Parts: sequence; structure tokens; C-alpha cells
Amino acid sequence: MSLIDINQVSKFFHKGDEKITPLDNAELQIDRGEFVSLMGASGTGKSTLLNLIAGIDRPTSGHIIVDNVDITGMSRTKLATWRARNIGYVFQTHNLIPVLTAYENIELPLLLLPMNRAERQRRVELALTAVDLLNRANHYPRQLSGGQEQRVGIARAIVTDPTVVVADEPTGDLDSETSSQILDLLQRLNVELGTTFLMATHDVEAAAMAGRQLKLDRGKLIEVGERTLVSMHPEAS
Ligand SMILES: Nc1ncnc2c1ncn2[C@@H]1O[C@H](COP(=O)(O)OP(=O)(O)OP(=O)(O)O)[C@@H](O)[C@H]1O
Repeated sequence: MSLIDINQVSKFFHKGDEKITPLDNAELQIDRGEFVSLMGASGTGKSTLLNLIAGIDRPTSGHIIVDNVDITGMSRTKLATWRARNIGYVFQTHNLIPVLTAYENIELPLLLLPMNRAERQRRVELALTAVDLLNRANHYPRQLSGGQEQRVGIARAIVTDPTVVVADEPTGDLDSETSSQILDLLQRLNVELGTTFLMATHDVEAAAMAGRQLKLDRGKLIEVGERTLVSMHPEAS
């Protein structure tokens, strides 16, 4: 069975008299260890899809199953706990807390889990090492470059070893050189840690580096091009 199963999912919004349908009986299956990119014109519903998979929003109809758990009918409280364990979220603007150091920002999601301090420290140091920022652990966001801030955002997303990392325009705020460094980092984490990624992007080159490319068009998810082996972690089943 797939790691993520989007089963006949629809999502409607009402804007005044207008009914908006970002997802219309959409179908998608993602396997463990895949790196999937998601393109689509502005306003087609990419963020909506990521938010549904992350349990931040709920579908109007259909089912979302993540790692054998149907999250569609979960209560808000259960969903919050589930999200803390299973979802890493990378934002366009990294959303770091300015009064916390890089270390403390990365530690934050672990405080929601039953975990002692020593284990938290071990995980934060591993995540800092993974994004090559161990020497910036005690810096505040304002003391970091844009690319470093995004690397802290990525470390915060992977620190819980989540089932899936959703990334919404992770390079949208960065210059092209820093963008390609961030994309290299995401790809390395996918290969080395086996992390499953779903990344929404407007950047054709960023999308192309994923092993599997999707496009969201009129409420449906369409496969673009061939699926390559790069999208599959060698140890993934
Ligand atoms: N909470 C909401 N209430 C009403 N309409 C919404 C809500 N959230 C999103 N929408 C609408 O749903 C559509 C899809 O929005 P979404 O942000 O998912 O698109 P997107 O593809 O991520 O866009 P972009 O590439 O510009 O970030 C848009 O028309 C948006 O205005």
C-alpha cells in the first residue's frame, strides 16, 4: 500500500457567490521515499493539497490516508498530535521564531512529543548536522543569511523524522544560487535519510529535479513525464 493515498478528494471554497474547486475528485498515491514535485498555475490549489495532507485543513469529500491512517475523520486534537509526529512543513518564508536561536527553533516540534531532553538534544544536533549548520546552533534568525534560515526551517521539518515533508515553494524567496543549494540539500536528505518529499513549486528547474513530477490542473493531479528511479530511496519498499 502507498504511504500517502489521496482517494477521490474534493475541496470546495465559497468566495461570495463564486464556488472555487481546487481539488475535484483528485487521486494521488505516493510511495515511501519518493521525491514528488507539484506544479500548477497560481491559485490552482497546490497549497490546499499540501494543507490537506498535513492535516491542517479537511477535504469536502474523499479520504486521505497517510501511513495506513485515515486522517479524514480525526478530531482536531487527535489531528494536532498526529501532525506533530508525522508531518514536517517547509514554508516559503521559513517562519522561524526571531527570539529563539537556530537550535531552539529546531527543538520546538520535539517539545510536542514525549521525549526527554537528552533525546531532544541528540535529534537537534543530528538535524543541524544534516543541514550543515552545527556551527550556527546558537545564532538567532537575524544573524543568518536567507539560505541559512531556510536550512534551519528544513532542519525543523526533519527533526521529528516525519512520515512526509511537505514543502510549499521552499525556494520562492531565494536567489537562484541559494535555491539550487537548498534543492541539492532536499535531494540529499531524500537519498540519505529516505525522507519522503512533496514539494509545490513554480520553478520548472526545481520541479524537474524531483524523481516524479505532478501538475495540478482543474482539480486533478496529472503525472508529467516519466517517473525516474531518483524518486525512490533504495531502501524504500
Ligand atoms: N480558506 C480559503 N477560503 C476561500 N478560498 C480559499 C481558501 N484557501 C484557498 N482558497 C482559494 O482556493 C484556490 C487555491 O488556493 P491555493 O493557495 O491552494 O493555490 P496555490 O496553487 O497554492 O497558489 P499559489 O501558487 O499562488 O500559492 C485559490 O483560488 C484561493 O483563493
